[in-house]
Amino acid sequence: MLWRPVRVKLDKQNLFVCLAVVSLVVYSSLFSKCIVRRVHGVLSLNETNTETSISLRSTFSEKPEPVTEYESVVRLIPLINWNGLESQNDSFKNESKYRLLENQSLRPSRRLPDALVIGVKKSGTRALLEFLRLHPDVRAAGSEVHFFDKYYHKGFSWYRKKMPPTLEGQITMEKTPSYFVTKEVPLRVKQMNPNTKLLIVVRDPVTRAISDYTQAASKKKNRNGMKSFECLAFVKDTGFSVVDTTWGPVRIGVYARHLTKWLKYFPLTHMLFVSGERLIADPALEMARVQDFLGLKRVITEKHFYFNATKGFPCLMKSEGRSTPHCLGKTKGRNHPYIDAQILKRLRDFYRPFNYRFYQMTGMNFGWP
Ligand SMILES: Nc1ncnc2c1ncn2[C@@H]1O[C@H](COP(=O)(O)OS(=O)(=O)O)[C@@H](OP(=O)(O)O)[C@H]1O
Repeated sequence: MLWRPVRVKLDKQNLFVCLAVVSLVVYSSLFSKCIVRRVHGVLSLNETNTETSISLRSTFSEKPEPVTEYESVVRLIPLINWNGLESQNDSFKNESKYRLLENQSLRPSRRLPDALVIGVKKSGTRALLEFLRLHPDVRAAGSEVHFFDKYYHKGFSWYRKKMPPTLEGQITMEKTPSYFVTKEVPLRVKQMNPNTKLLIVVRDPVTRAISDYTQAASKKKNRNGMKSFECLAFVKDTGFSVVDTTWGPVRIGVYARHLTKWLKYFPLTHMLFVSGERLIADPALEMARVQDFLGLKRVITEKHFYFNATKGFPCLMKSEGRSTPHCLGKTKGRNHPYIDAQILKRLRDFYRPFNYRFYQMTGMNFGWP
């Protein structure tokens, strides 16, 4: 096929079309150049900031124009700087601090106890707990919880709610003296935590029995209707010779028997036996032993106690709840009824072998008469 020259007739109409096409080509070339320069200018403002600018820039080989020559129509938003945002936004800052504390367990929470004062009733358990509360690393439930003997059916979440809020590192405690003599309790405590530390305050079982009786009598509306201590402590019609071991105040004092049940579930190393007599005669010394056993710094010292001659007991200079000197309540340190010396002797004879057995088991001689 041969190419033949095309003759175009250059009339008026064709000339007009030609001029229009030429002007259109020139105009569009100028316009696109301007667009390229604008975009290039904007991107070169941020060329060090974004990867996008670098990659786009590489597609434009033209020399960058001075920054001032073009007014940017595109606003670049900086990448979010978390530190910067924190310093501008207080609520965010507080929230993040809160989360930090929470993560570090610095928020108090209720936990199951690490240590229990399990007994023995009327031996000085309240004094021990109140003295322990002087320590900043100890938090204890105020009243007796009776979880393991009375309210076990309520479950551990109920028990946990009864505990005071504690910080990580603080010891959570409670005291319920009846735990020591309730046969189901040792296994239940072990099931909660086999490493639970057990504190047992013991006192001469004869004085303890009289104290127990005194408390029961104080609760009776009609005290005259209450039998005497002697009548209750001995089997009827035996001439005060056979001790009634079924009577609670006597039975509780056979410490060796109760301890045998605990030793089936806990080793002696998990137990500390506190002398009720020494807790009165030298509270600071006894509290040093207690703090050592719990792995606490010895914070509770002589400075915390003074002897109140009227009360006849050591009292506290200040405590968790009170900043002035005070003693334990009226229900602690009651006057005991007079008991005939022969009765006391008979009871002491009864307890002696059990006491010796208890000394052997614990490795401590409490020196009871
Ligand atoms: N500092 C101090 N102040 C007052 N009382 C003291 C103190 N230290 C030990 N005790 C003796 O604690 C005995 C009461 O023991 P408990 O607290 O274990 O009793 S209870 O089981 O909680 O009811 C209580 O017994 P009673 O004297 O028979 O009332 C006290 O002898």
